[in-house]
Amino acid sequence: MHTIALANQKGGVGKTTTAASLAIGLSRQGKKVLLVDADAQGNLTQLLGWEQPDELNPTLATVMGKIITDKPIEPHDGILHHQDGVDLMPANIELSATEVTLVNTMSRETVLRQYLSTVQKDYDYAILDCMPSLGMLTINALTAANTVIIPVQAQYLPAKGLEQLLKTVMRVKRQLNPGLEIGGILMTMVDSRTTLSRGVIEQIRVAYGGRVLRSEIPRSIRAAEISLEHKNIFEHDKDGRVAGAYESFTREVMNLGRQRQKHGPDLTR
Ligand SMILES: Nc1ncnc2c1ncn2[C@@H]1O[C@H](COP(=O)(O)OP(=O)(O)OP(=O)(O)O)[C@@H](O)[C@H]1O
Ligand SMILES: [Mg+2]
Repeated sequence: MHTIALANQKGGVGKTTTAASLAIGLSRQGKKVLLVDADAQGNLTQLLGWEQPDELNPTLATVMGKIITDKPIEPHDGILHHQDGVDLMPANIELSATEVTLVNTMSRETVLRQYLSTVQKDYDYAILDCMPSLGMLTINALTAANTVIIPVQAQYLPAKGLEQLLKTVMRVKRQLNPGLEIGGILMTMVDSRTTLSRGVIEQIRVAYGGRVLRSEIPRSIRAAEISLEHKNIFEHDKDGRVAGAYESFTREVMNLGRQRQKHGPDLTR
């Protein structure tokens, strides 16, 4: 199983939209995909149509809680099946309590990794949608991941935030997860008509060169609508620019996976 975390502590950069679209994109290529909502806001869970997750349905907080307290988890406990062919481990506000509990937990950085090891034989990919912070849950996601992809909004220069995130990624790689690789920076909400957008992309390409992915996600109301209307971008924007961009991004991600299998994790990056 190739585990990919979408992380950026800056809010509203397109992490959740990208997580859902990548997962559906991979599923359309015949891959088995588990989406993990690792954000107590539960935006990914809502985007996929579970506005009010059934209170009795276990969530990520439930299964992480069981691992923390050394209780057994049933295989597939809480996993929801979505009509677009992806599976989802949902989240709700309870996950913020889990984050607090983690601080005093033994092996606190590896709880999510332990959870994913119980389902890894059933999936080709796990896609982790991180919250906008560099707290314990994001550290858990980075510790569980093989690859981190960093969505960056093309309207703002991320300046210090991106440096801080890259430092955290390298620290996790050194101390907890040597196999972690930076899959790349994904430019989102690109408005190619504005010089602002192009300027930001150019500066990021100068600063981070080969780390910036070739695919760029255009800014479009179509993308914004999928979270409100629980739509799948490939159907909502059929033959459109956003669907095309997410399709090309999906292919780029599958190539990252192939390189990983061929050469093993690149420990120098
Ligand atoms: N390509 C796009 N064009 C226009 N709007 C977009 C695009 N991608 C996402 N959006 C919208 O921007 C907002 C933020 O996107 P999203 O929720 O995916 O970001 P996020 O990084 O997950 O946010 P948070 O940090 O709060 O978790 C949402 O309202 C979403 O619908
Ligand atoms: Mg989000």
